[in-house]
Amino acid sequence: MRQYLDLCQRIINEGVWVENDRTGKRCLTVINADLTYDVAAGDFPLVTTRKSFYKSAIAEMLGYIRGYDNAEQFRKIGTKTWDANANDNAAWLENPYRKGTDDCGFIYGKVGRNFPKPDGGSIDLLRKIVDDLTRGIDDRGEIYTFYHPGAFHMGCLRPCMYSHHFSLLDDTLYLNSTQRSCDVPLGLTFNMVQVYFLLAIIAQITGKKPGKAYHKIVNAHIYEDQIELMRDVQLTREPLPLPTFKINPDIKTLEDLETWVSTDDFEVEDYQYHAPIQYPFSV
Ligand SMILES: Nc1nc(=O)c2c([nH]1)NC[C@@H]1CN(c3ccc(C(=O)N[C@@H](CCC(=O)O)C(=O)O)cc3)CN21
Ligand SMILES: O=c1ccn([C@H]2C[C@H](O)[C@@H](COP(=O)(O)O)O2)c(=O)[nH]1
Repeated sequence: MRQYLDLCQRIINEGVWVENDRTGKRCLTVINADLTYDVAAGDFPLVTTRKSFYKSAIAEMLGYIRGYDNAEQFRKIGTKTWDANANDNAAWLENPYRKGTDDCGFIYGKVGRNFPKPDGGSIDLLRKIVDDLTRGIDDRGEIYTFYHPGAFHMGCLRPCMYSHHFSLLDDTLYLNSTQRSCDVPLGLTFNMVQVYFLLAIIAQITGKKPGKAYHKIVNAHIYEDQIELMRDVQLTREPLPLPTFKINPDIKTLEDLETWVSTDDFEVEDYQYHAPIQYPFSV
């Protein structure tokens, strides 16, 4: 929690104003932040200085694991986070690849689970990683990536947290996640939970012990219409003790995650938080 607040304060103190054409808003921006989550110790990185809707974050990641490409699929498992990008983004609405209401196109897990091969066909990157790790194999390239520049024109948004690289040391699993662009007040509160969750759940289904997750952020920003709430409200609050995160032990395989698992299989206990803050969202 401290590392999150330190990053917010650093943006307020040292950030540089950058124009953003896509949203038409300016962002106070810093380059590079490295966050670490000790999953072995159970340090669940949930924001306490405002209420976090963490179930949405977990639903989003579950959707990326399942290869979803439609906002309705995301809504059905508990998150509305893709509604605006699928249906309110002018450039995407005019895009000939858009298949109708709620379509997000070729994004995130849809890419990662069907990564096109230049010589034809596609690779299911996650299946390969889970199979390798289960057998104790780390080929130094266990990378679940959503980044395919040749397909950006076929989706509503380029992936922000675009790469998850797993590593094994003996029986301990590590994760390095990389994010190119980060909406610190809104997106990051979800992304921190997602990185922790991804390491914890992949460790569980591959029979490994979770170690640490390292989260690299390149462009970390606060939109101009979020600054006041961050500086004058959220950053004046004292962080509260962290909650604990529990995963249903019956989740044992990738197929479980693809079929019956829901956000009810994940519980946060003893979550203490300050009052909600509604930050403006930029499409
Ligand atoms: N500008 C922007 N920021 C983002 O963080 C973001 C995007 N766009 N586009 C793609 C996804 C969608 N994400 C989102 C979208 C909405 C919320 C949001 O409104 N969160 C509120 C309420 C969440 C709820 O009620 O479920 C929050 O207070 O956290 C968060 C992340 C993260 N990503
Ligand atoms: O998981 C996510 C997804 C998106 N974001 C934020 C980061 C940016 O503010 C926008 C994406 O805009 P680009 O112009 O494509 O960079 O969404 C996030 O923080 N986390």
